[in-house]
Amino acid sequence: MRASKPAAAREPATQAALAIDRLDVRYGRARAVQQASLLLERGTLAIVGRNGMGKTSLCNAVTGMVPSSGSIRLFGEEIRGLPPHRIARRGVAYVPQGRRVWRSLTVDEHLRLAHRFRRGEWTPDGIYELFPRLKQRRHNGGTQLSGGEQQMLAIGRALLLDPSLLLMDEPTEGLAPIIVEQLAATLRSLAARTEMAILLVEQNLRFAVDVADSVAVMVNGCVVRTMPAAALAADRALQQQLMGVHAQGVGS
Ligand SMILES: Nc1ncnc2c1ncn2[C@@H]1O[C@H](COP(=O)(O)OP(=O)(O)OP(=O)(O)O)[C@@H](O)[C@H]1O
Repeated sequence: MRASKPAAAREPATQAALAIDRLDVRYGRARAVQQASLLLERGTLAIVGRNGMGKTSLCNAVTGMVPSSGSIRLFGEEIRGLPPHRIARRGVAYVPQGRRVWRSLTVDEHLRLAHRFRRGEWTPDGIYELFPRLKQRRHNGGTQLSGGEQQMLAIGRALLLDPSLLLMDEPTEGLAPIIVEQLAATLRSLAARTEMAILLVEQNLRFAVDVADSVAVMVNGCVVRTMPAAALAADRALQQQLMGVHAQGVGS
């Protein structure tokens, strides 16, 4: 199991893990992200917002998977415009929406394959310690896993890259409430015991405020507001106003 984070430790402590400044993402003439600015010093930042507000596009810009303009700095260094493999090498790992595990590979093969790309302090055995359920399922194929197990595998695979920044796009999508609670506890514990920063895209407000230190709200491609997670958790009216979602409100 891993005790420290070399990728983050390489950088001056004063630099924010992620600083996004006036980011634009366009698909043809449509602007999915418009002049978005965000600061993630350390810890966990959740981006919340309804469908189609530009959250995934922002993540894809950070990982280099879509072209963008503006600035994206990782521990002070500009990464916007770099190809995805170079951004990954700088310590950015991504758990995409839908998890995307391989049908033909077992759990163990997934983890050992990821471990070949970057040998850091995380090992497949460390991942099994973090997610004992995966150890029980180590010889099962990716699609024989439940949604929660697939999510654990996608997170484990990302951790094996020893990221200094972990991006997660809607990790709770399709998961049972009990699994969502377990996932929240795991992410809180990861954030507490490592220096890895986490950028979480989430429509489940309860989960977002449970896991994150601060929350950014995206509306129509813009980051309209950033606040401490506790402030959003305490303000039901604000939740309704920002999200317009009753069912996933905190405390509902
Ligand atoms: N590849 C694409 N080509 C064209 N338009 C796209 C593409 N991907 C996203 N869009 C559009 O960009 C806007 C933002 O989409 P995006 O997926 O970033 O939002 P989101 O907040 O992540 O929503 P969701 O939660 O539904 O994934 C939407 O209007 C979407 O239709």
